[in-house]
Amino acid sequence: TGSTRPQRLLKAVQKNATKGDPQSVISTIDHFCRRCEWAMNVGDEKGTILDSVVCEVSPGSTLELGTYCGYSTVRIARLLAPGTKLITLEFNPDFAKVARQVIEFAGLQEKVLLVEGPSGDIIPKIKEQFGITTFDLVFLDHWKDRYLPDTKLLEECGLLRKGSVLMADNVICPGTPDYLAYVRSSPKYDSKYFKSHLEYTKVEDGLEKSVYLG
Ligand SMILES: O=C(NC/C=C/[C@H]1O[C@@H](n2ccc(=O)cc2)[C@H](O)[C@@H]1O)c1cc([N+](=O)[O-])cc(O)c1O
Ligand SMILES: [Mg+2]
Repeated sequence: TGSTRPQRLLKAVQKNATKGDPQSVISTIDHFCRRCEWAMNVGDEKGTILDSVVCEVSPGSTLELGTYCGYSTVRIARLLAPGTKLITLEFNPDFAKVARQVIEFAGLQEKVLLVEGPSGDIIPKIKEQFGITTFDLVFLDHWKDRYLPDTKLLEECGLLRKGSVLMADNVICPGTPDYLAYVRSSPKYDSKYFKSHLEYTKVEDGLEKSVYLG
């Protein structure tokens, strides 16, 4: 049987990127997605916005919902201070298998904990299983109908603190209307839209940055 797109993306990284060099992994994936096969990575344009927020927050603890091939995992982890951790949740074992190899190729495996399974099941166990009190930064990029329920779950599980930052991908395309309405209307959040484009296209999309006010 043939290969999958994530497997072809991984091959491109192994062939063209430099081991231990996160920037070369990022550039290789962006080139592959522009020139060979589009893939649903946050991409270089929205990625630059994400980078600036990661640097601003300088998080001690980060949660990513939706690893896919590990592109944004590498983008975020390369900016994390020594001794800080990124927990990333992936549902699909085939994607997780590729992501682990991409993350390792970038040399970032020490900073990243990839947990396989559905976010709704894992989030309630995070405190006890991984010794996390609260997350300073959450990047939402998984199934768009899970953004809102998982945000409410993070609140209920006490995993957010005053000042925790949520960064949500795809709030315009494919769109997360219920999530957007919630963070923009709830007194518990201070929300701001960063206009951009859907990865590797001219279609409008953007990131929503929402600060939890407690
Ligand atoms: O659909 C999109 N993303 C869904 C991502 C889902 C990822 O999250 C994982 N997950 C992890 C944990 C879970 O609990 C559930 C899923 C899934 O196994 C998958 O790896 C999308 C689509 C477009 N697009 O242009 O169509 C553009 C984008 O940037 C997108 O992010
Ligand atoms: Mg996305």
